[in-house]
Amino acid sequence: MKVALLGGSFNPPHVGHLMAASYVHATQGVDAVWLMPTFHHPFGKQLEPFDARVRMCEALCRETSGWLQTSLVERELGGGGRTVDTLAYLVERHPDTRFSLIIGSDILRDLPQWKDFDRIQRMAHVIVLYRAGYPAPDTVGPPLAEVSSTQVRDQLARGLEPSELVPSAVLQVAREEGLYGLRGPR
Ligand SMILES: Nc1ncnc2c1ncn2[C@@H]1O[C@H](COP(=O)(O)OP(=O)(O)OP(=O)(O)O)[C@@H](O)[C@H]1O
Ligand SMILES: O=C(O)c1ccc[n+]([C@@H]2O[C@H](COP(=O)([O-])O)[C@@H](O)[C@H]2O)c1
Repeated sequence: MKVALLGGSFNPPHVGHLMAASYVHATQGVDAVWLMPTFHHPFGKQLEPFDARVRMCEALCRETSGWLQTSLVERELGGGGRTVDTLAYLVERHPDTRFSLIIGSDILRDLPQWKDFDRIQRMAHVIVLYRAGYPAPDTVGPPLAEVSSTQVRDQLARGLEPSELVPSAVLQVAREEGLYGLRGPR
């Protein structure tokens, strides 16, 4: 079994995440992609509650035929949210699975602050996707969608409905959970 991991804040998940996961599933020979929502962000980012982000990730996964799943591993581990620790745990727990790790090219500038990125590379094949606006050497594939959770949160803060950037089922969960100033079921 080959699994590609897509870790993130998913605050909220958006069509860029779906496109990134679909691209990897369609071209990189993996059987599944696991979204790994961050429990504690290593750099202390303020996030909506974990359970609500998980619900939104699960709604995103339902847009696929089942190959996209949400992993609760970072809550299970509870620690500092360092990817090397998550990966080491997964590798030990799933001896028959080969893991790769997806990152967008915007992350490349942060890698010097990551814990043990060299060790990550020894445990997993790292797939660096070309995130639109962040050209870099050795990325895989065409530029992917110019969309971010920040842009989605900004639209919501201005009272706009980001229905072109966020799958409607994800927005529905955000409404039910009362996230980002949204209110009530529709
Ligand atoms: N549009 C996109 N194209 C390619 N990769 C993406 C895209 N959006 C997010 N990613 C990648 O998905 C992972 C998780 O991203 P994250 O959940 O932090 O979303 P974000 O849009 O970058 O959020 P924020 O704006 O809050 O920083 C990262 O590796 C990121 O590079
Ligand atoms: O391992 C680290 O040191 C590390 C430092 C910062 C971020 N990460 C991971 O990178 C992924 C994307 O993070 P972000 O900030 O873009 O949401 C997410 O899974 C984080 O846990 C990992």
